[in-house]
Amino acid sequence: MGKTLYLDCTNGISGDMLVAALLDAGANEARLRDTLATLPVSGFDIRVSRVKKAGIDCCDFDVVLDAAHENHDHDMAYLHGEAYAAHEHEHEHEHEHEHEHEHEHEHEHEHEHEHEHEHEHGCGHHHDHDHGHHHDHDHDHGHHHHEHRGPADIDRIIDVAQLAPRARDLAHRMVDVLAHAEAKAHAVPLDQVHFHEVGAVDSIVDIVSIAVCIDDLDVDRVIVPELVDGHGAIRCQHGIIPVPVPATLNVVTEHDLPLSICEVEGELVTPTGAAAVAALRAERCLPERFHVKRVGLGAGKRTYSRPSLLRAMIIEPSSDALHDRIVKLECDIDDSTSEVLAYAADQLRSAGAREVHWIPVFTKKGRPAYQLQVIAAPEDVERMERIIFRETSTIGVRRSAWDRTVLPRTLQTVDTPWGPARLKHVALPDGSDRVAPEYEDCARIAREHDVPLQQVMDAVRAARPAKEMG
Ligand SMILES: O=C([S-])c1cc(C(=O)S)c[n+]([C@@H]2O[C@H](COP(=O)(O)O)[C@@H](O)[C@H]2O)c1
Ligand code: NI
Repeated sequence: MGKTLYLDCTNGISGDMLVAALLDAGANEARLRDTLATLPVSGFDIRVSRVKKAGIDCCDFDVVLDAAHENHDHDMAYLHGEAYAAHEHEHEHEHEHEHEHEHEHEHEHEHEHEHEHEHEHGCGHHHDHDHGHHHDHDHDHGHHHHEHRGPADIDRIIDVAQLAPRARDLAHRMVDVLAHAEAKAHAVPLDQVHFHEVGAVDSIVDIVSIAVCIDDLDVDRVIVPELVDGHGAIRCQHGIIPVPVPATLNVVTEHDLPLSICEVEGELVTPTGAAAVAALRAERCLPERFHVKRVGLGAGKRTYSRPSLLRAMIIEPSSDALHDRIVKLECDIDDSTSEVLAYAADQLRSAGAREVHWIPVFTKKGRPAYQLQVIAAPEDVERMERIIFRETSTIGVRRSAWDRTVLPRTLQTVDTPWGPARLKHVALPDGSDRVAPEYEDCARIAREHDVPLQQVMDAVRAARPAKEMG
């Protein structure tokens, strides 16, 4: 059985932070290096080392680029302006970069930029852009060479690399999530998306490394209760953009990821970090009690007031009675037809509602009406509400969260005269267990063999091995 990964993104998440945290949680570095060696991309090496973040020992994953591929992703003076960096890092090393950034872009392709020309930012960063015209993919930032790949280019790179099928799938999913987010941010069709930083070598290496490490750790379930981003603005190749940056915001919107904003002025959640969470199809709710089997700490490169570190935990939910949360959605409807009500219930059930009830009620105006009650997992609530608003005439939905105790259950397959069927075992708090034939299996057998349902259920119960009977 695969592992459950809990990502604590209280201090943000980026591609390199996630790779570092996964390596620290036990992903095999040698295997990662072997796979990266098959990427049809040049000009990079990786460095895995230990660093301290707020005095805490973390793993650092660094994609070391040659001079031609270097970018500014981790450069605080570039991201926030020299004044900011000088203020924040008086204790740190001298910055080697002069940050004149005469971005003399030799652009030819059609790409709309909204950069001010020759502007001096509040962050003290002189930025001499020459935009507003068509430019090509070869941005010449003085000594830097910026490749602007599209999603199809990155997909081709992923296809050439020697990846396990599960890793390849995940890498493609991340690119697809990012491509949709970029397409929306810049209002261009998917096949015309030009990634900037996200298309650069280090981001591709991050994406592939995340996929390889997830596969290596055999993670099949991911839990991310929330993404915490900062606020304000940062610089990227698009110019000065607000935080959460547009691509990140589009990922969390499209994939319904829970976001909160903290006091930090800066970007804690990058588009690649958010895309990984979306592509991993992370759930939101942690089991109330779990055992932590491994912890990995991944360092970020940027220096903010919150230490830039991501915690990855391999967890196992406790096997005794589980307490979790469930949400009840409720509304009264007095002006819809029975056809509409039945259709809404069908839609809610197919979308994963645990229960859907229509209860006859008398409303305050004395009208006979129906109360809709939907029981749903917390992560499904927004989806359920959208269906209720779309398919019924209600203009409001009440919501309450309930604590719930769930008894542990297991399924056992037993043989019957008509073939195998499952028997559900439920463990009671006093240590005894209770069994129940799985309805769906029994109903299928009853239909296929034209026998009474109750006869099939009796046979499934009787098929329980004698040594298990109390
Ligand atoms: O590369 C592109 S197109 C890009 C788009 C956006 C938008 O929000 S639109 C933002 N950024 C910034 O680049 C760096 C690197 O991102 P990674 O996800 O590769 O770490 C980051 O600061 C983004 O906000 C790039
Ligand atoms: Ni963009």
